[in-house]
Amino acid sequence: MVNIALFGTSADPPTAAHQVIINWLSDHYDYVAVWASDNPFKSHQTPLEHRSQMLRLLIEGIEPPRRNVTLHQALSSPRTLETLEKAREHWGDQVSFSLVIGADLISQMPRWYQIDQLLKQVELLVVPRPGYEIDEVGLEELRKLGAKVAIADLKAPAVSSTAYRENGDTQAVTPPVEDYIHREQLYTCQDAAPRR
Ligand SMILES: Nc1ncnc2c1ncn2[C@@H]1O[C@H](COP(=O)(O)OP(=O)(O)OP(=O)(O)O)[C@@H](O)[C@H]1O
Ligand SMILES: O=C(O)c1ccc[n+]([C@@H]2O[C@H](COP(=O)([O-])O)[C@@H](O)[C@H]2O)c1
Repeated sequence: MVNIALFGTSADPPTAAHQVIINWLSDHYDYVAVWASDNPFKSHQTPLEHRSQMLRLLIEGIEPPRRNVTLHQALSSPRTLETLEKAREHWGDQVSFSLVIGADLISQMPRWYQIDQLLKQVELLVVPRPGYEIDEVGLEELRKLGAKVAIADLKAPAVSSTAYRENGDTQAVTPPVEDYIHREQLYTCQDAAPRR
């Protein structure tokens, strides 16, 4: 059975942590599909097209290049169940899907669209996130909704898109993404991130 990791992100902007996660997934799965999406629980500062372009740059910046990682922007949907339907149309039924989330999303996930339908069709891979406990009560709730949970043996850096948007944390983004942000004059309405 081919194992496919599905990793969706708001990518507003995509961060060095997303890159570390993608690298790890590349080592542990046959294939890694990544996309930028809108999140129904958030407002986004940058149009989806820019977020998708930045995610492309993040993936292209991986050294050495990972042949099993692809930006599959066509999978994008605010509802991950719809993403999974598109993935099934693309890859068929003879593959297994692991849906990748950071530990911060454990408590939010029960509110996702038709979450029980989603969880019965994927394995859930939880990536530990600095500053967030692995919420065992939340995991139990997800298991009751049908989740099969695995925890990734991975330490992602303590960076976030919010830290870039709000504080211009340049450690949060990779140089090609930062260059794109400056070229396209993104994230300028609040305090612009200083150039490094
Ligand atoms: N540093 C990190 N460690 C572990 N998981 C992470 C980390 N950053 C993001 N993730 C996970 O990657 C996915 C996409 O994250 P997202 O694009 O929301 O980044 P974010 O930094 O949390 O964004 P924001 O600050 O805008 O909420 C989510 O499942 C999130 O939990
Ligand atoms: O399906 C849902 O209802 C749903 C609700 C919230 C978030 N998601 C997805 O979860 C992924 C991670 O979101 P984010 O904002 O934490 O990067 C992204 O692909 C979102 O589209 C999906």
